[in-house]
Amino acid sequence: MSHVPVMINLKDKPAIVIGAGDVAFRKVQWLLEAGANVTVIAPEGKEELQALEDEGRIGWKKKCFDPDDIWEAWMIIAATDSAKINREVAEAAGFHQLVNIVDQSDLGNLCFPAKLNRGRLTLAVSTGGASPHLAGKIRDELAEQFDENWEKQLEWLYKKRKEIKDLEVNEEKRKEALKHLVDQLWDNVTRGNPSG
Ligand SMILES: C[C@@]1(CC(=O)O)c2cc3[nH]c(cc4nc(cc5[nH]c(cc(n2)[C@H]1CCC(=O)O)[C@@](C)(CC(=O)O)[C@@H]5CCC(=O)O)C(CC(=O)O)=C4CCC(=O)O)c(CCC(=O)O)c3CC(=O)O
Ligand SMILES: NC(=O)C1=CN([C@@H]2O[C@H](COP(=O)(O)OP(=O)(O)OC[C@H]3O[C@@H](n4cnc5c(N)ncnc54)[C@H](O)[C@@H]3O)[C@@H](O)[C@H]2O)C=CC1
Repeated sequence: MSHVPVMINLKDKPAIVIGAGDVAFRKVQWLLEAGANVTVIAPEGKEELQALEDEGRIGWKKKCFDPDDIWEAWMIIAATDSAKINREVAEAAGFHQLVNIVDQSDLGNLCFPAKLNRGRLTLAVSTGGASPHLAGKIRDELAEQFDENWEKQLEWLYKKRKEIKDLEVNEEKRKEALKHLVDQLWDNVTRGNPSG
């Protein structure tokens, strides 16, 4: 059985991370990039997380996990170094909450891929738990093929596609124009000739 890959909009949504070590910090960065409202629960942890709290970018409850900590969360990430505590987080979560357990992913319903952002383009690679390190390697390989230039290309495509969608032409013509647009972008990119 495989997972469903989706893009989740977390803007202003409460996300709770239990643990404040390296793994928690990496996940907090993802959540902040997504505009989530992040709270960390851990008695102690990384200086980088302390800096984020000092800047008012995250909340941090300096305490051990308690099931009452997560009732309001949209997304929960259990990232402590204790398999027992991480399991307790999974058990305390409601069936309607999104839960990632960093050391026992089967206990949760969410799994993070290795990702690459080029503006509107997101590439995400998952190996289904086989090897996160391999997922990162494949992502790095893709990063060479899909270089920084793609951000500009995607902006160009986004604008052009909008223009075409607003044109008053028949459906066939519109489809053809949209397809032509992508062919044009592909040509530009493979010839290293940026548009826009
Ligand atoms: C199941 C999953 C759950 C989840 O966290 O969502 C999970 C689980 C575990 N990871 C472990 C170890 C490591 N994870 C990383 C790094 C990443 N891990 C990520 C995702 C996932 N990790 C999900 C599956 C993704 C998939 O299936 O492909 C990435 C992609 C995304 C992110 O977390 O940001 C990020 C890529 C970094 C990048 O962007 O390059 C490194 C560092 C490295 O590889 O350099 C190591 C050490 C090396 C190694 O072990 O490979 C361990 C063993 C822990 C132990 O032994 O104590 C477990 C537990 C287990 O084995 O199940
Ligand atoms: N999914 C992934 O990407 C990866 C997962 N892992 C797993 O992640 C776990 C965490 O790794 P690190 O961040 O390196 O650990 P770490 O040791 O740096 O941090 C652990 C954190 O958990 C906190 N903690 C401990 N007990 C707690 C409790 N009862 N309540 C709240 N917080 C508590 C500690 O205060 C600390 O902040 C590892 O045990 C490992 O199994 C490791 C590498 C990658």
